[in-house]
Amino acid sequence: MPSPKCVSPVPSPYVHHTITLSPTLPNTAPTEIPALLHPSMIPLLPNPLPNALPPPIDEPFVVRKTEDRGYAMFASRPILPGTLIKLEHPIFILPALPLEDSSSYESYERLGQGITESTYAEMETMANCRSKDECPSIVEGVARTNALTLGFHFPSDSESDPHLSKPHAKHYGGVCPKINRCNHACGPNASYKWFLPNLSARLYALRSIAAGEEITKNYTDLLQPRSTRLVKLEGDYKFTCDCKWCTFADPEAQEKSDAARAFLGTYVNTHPSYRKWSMDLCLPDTFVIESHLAVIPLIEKEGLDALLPLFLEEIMRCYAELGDEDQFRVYAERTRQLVAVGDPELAAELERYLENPVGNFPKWGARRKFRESQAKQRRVVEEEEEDLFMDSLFGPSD
Ligand SMILES: C[S@@+](CC[C@H](N)C(=O)[O-])C[C@H]1O[C@@H](n2cnc3c(N)ncnc32)[C@H](O)[C@@H]1O
Repeated sequence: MPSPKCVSPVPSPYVHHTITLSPTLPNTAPTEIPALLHPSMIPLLPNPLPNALPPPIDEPFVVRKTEDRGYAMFASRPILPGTLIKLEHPIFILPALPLEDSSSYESYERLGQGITESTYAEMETMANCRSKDECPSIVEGVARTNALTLGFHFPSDSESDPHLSKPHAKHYGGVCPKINRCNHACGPNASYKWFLPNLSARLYALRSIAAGEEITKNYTDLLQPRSTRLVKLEGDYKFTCDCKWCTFADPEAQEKSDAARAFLGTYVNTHPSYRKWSMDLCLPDTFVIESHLAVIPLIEKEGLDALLPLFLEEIMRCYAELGDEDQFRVYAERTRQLVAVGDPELAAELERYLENPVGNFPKWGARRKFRESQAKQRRVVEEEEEDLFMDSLFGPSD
């Protein structure tokens, strides 16, 4: 969570607040998360929040020091696409906007004082790419290098608040000592999602990850060309990305990768959609399916697997309307697996469809039925035309 550069610092309306999560196991202490929040948020947070997380067991990763990129997260066994890798509460939460007042150093430090000694010691080992001049407090430096952006929902009347109407004022960051060990790659194999009801971040696999492989996530807009990505990563995180999508030996290969990403950026916004196809019976039956199937290899080549569920889901819905149960099951199952952690509501919907596609998918086979009735009508018209023609040759039959 780099500090937003387009916004000048604002007077700080923030207050310290401890978010308490009730324990799931008996006789254990509640989890306390120190936070710096806008006062209007506090009444919106249930306190204590339910469901602190159970202690982690048998996690599929290890964190270890590397030679050239600090600590990193590695798979300790093969990880399947869509699998949950780590579920974690933030150790503290702070606003994306920098604090302006003269006591900002103390405000950040106070967040550090609200965590346990062992958590503080772990936090001190996390990357801090900010100089003392930029961020005099280690808490702020670690947060600006690591925090995962968190968007809270504010009440609609918050728009009239002069602070909350500023850009980025509704954004916060949460520091997660394990998930934050993921280094960046321009074709990452993992992603994360906040789950606000119990204030946890979930890291999950975007594709298969082999045992020993580094687990990476994305720190910047991956649809931008390499040169833009490098400048942004250097500016915000002070490193030069040397992932395979930034270090092609052949300049032509680099150009192709940049062009592929630009194309995918346009495709995401302008692709032929299932919704339009579903309502436009003049479009060929395989219009969306063929278009998406042509793009998927490019997505995979660029390592942009986070885009896959969008297109796999649309292909699945097309096959459902075409009444092709075998193909429907292939794409529904693949999508369900990929979104299990990132979009559990969609995963549950797909599970219901998979239990009984014909009964549970609302427009099951609709396009196929329409095509069949079209063909039947065409046959009737052809038969009538044939009869008229025969009548014209031999006179009407009785
Ligand atoms: C969120 S932290 C990642 C974990 C960090 N390596 C650590 O030791 O805690 C971000 C910092 O990790 C390093 N980093 C992340 N991705 C990198 C990469 N692809 N190459 C080199 N350094 C990287 C940079 O120093 C960056 O500021």
